[in-house]
Amino acid sequence: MDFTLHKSVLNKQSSIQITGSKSESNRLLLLQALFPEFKLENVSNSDDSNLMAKALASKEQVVDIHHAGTAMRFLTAFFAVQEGREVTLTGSKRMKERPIKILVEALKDLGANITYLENHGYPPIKIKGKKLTQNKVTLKANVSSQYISALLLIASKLENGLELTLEGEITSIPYIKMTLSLLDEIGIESSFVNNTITVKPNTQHLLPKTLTVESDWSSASYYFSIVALTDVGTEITLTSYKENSLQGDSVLVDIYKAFGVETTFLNNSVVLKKKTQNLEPKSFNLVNAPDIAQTIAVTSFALGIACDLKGLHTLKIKETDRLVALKTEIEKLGGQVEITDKSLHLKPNKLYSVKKNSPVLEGLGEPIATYHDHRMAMAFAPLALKTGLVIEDALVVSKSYPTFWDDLKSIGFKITQ
Ligand SMILES: O=C(O)C1=C[C@@H](OP(=O)(O)O)[C@@H](O)[C@H](O)C1
Ligand SMILES: C=C(OP(=O)(O)O)C(=O)O
Repeated sequence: MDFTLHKSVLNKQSSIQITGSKSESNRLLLLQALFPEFKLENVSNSDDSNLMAKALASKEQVVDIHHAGTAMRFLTAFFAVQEGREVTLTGSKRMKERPIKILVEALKDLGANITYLENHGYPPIKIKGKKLTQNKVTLKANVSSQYISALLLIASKLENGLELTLEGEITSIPYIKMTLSLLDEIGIESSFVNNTITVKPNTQHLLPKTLTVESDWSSASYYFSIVALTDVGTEITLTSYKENSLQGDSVLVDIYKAFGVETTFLNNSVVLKKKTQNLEPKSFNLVNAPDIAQTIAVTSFALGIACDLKGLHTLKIKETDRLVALKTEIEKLGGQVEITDKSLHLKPNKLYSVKKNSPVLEGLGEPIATYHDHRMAMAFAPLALKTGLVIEDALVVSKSYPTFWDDLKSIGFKITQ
């Protein structure tokens, strides 16, 4: 379903409760399946986390994980250690194009029984769960950190724990550290020194505990963008957040300072306030926070400023090729974008300052395609503060943030179907 976003004016002050982090939830749901003594609060209501919970509880022979990449990778490791269980793990058309070989090979090195059912190196896969006998493995760390987190999540269940040696430049490191911190919170010991991660085997009963998931920082990014596009003085409060987050995307606080957005932590909330108008060109390396690349590119485009983004090599294998998708959709609106396999350069534009000759400001323009990618829909939405636009297949946001459109309406966005 396509949504029309009419040119909107944001309320001067508003507040929003954002659902739990999808990344933290998916890890904790898996850990809870391995160690049922834990209770969880503020679990993400995203499609991906719902699919994860359903898959973990499923007794079926075929588990379909749709578009949920993290769930696909984590469940591959989970089912590999479910002794006596046989499962086919499959997903959407796009999931069958998202590589999983590095993880599958590492699990096989540890003793797992996994076979590819269609294309070598890609889902769907058949997993015959068994006891893994080895405890040392080396894997490439520059393609996706999800492979590493998947192994770490099951590591304490292996007889002798796990020693992982990471080869090459390590990508998305905060997600690996998040996994280790959550293991630590439930009482599983680990260390991460240079390129070696060690996880101790779990030998005793863990203490029962309630773990509260922090709200999702990637979802918060769209509000940073919205505040950056408003007049000085506008304020949005988001809950529930903490200053020492496990989520790497909390780097938004520093990044959006450069766009004139000030963030204040207050009890369990963050208050975002537009302080100054900063129209200097921007440059960021997002190797540690790939999921906010689309948000930042669109903020810069809407402000008409140049932006250089580096460290984007993982974007090509996400829900869609996000580099190509960003270029195509920004250029549809009249912007100019250059991309390589790991970077994006947005040229400054005058679309939003010079009204005449602006294809965007004269009407709704061509619809923005979303390519089954929730972050395409959400990243382009803040543009409605500058111009009307149509977003195709807008319900795609439910992959990570099902109430996104209702929340935007509550802060002043005018949206019709
Ligand atoms: O472990 C996780 O929860 C995630 C890791 C990142 O993936 P990569 O390591 O593939 O960049 C990120 O993009 C994804 O949305 C969530
Ligand atoms: C890349 C993402 O998710 P996944 O890899 O889990 O599909 C995302 O949410 O931006």
